[in-house]
Amino acid sequence: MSSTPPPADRPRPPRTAAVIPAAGRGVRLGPGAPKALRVLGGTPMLIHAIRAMAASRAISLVVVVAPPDGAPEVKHLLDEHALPERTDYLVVPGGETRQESVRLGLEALPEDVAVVLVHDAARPLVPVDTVDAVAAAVRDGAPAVVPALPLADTVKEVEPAATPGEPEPVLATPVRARLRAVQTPQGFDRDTLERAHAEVAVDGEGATDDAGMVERLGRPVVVVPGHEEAFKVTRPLDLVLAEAVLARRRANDGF
Ligand SMILES: Nc1ccn([C@@H]2O[C@H](COP(=O)(O)OP(=O)(O)OP(=O)(O)O)[C@@H](O)[C@H]2O)c(=O)n1
Ligand SMILES: C[C@](O)(CO)[C@H](O)COP(=O)(O)O
Repeated sequence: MSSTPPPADRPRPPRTAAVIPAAGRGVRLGPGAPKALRVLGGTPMLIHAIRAMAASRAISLVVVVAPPDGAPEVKHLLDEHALPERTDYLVVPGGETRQESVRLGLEALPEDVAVVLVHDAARPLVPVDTVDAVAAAVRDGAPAVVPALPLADTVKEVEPAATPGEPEPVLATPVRARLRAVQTPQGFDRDTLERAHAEVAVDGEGATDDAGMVERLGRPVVVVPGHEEAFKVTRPLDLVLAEAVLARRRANDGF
């Protein structure tokens, strides 16, 4: 007669982890602290991003990729702020490009992680439903999943000017209905993402997103609906919008 093994001996199901690259300087936001450490509604942007990921029941580990010389400061920041206790947190130093920072975050993952969501610290207000939808699509079998929205503007492909401000010749106008503006978290089967980072070399500033590296491997990438509030804080006006969204949420929570 077989008996159910005690909980300690039962194999644990594979985990889903979030890697949050937060090592950027935030040059486009203007002078100040590294972008992830700048404050939004009184709380560092990075803490908002961590809470957004940890709010998902799917995520049991969050790996934060700190500025290269800022890991102790970021660890301290995490200790100072209330975060869900059922989630584990790790902090590792990042690299010179986003691609390198994500790779360093992947290297810190324990063996039992099978699904990875990569989420920009610069997208602090992503709703939990978007995080859940991405994680679910990967668990349902898609090797790579990106949330995205249709574009409001028409997009032109140009010959970039050698000198900023010079007129740029237009080369083409892609059909807008086929274009999507891609957000994060981007979700991956771990093996696929690790292979992409190991095999796809992108020179210069690196790959602008992780799914693009998976595409270069020839693996399928699918899009799920993104969310307007998952926008990336890049320029000063984005901070104004982020403060307004946060104020609206807090007002709604008050009722
Ligand atoms: N070397 C880098 C560069 C970027 N990032 C992270 O990647 C995300 C998206 O990058 P972006 O919005 O471009 O941030 P910055 O690189 O900080 O912005 P900028 O290009 O204006 O300096 C951010 O959470 C950023 O912290 C990172 O972890 N390591
Ligand atoms: C990953 C990303 O957020 C998807 O839109 C984006 O490509 C990051 O670009 P950045 O220039 O590093 O902010």
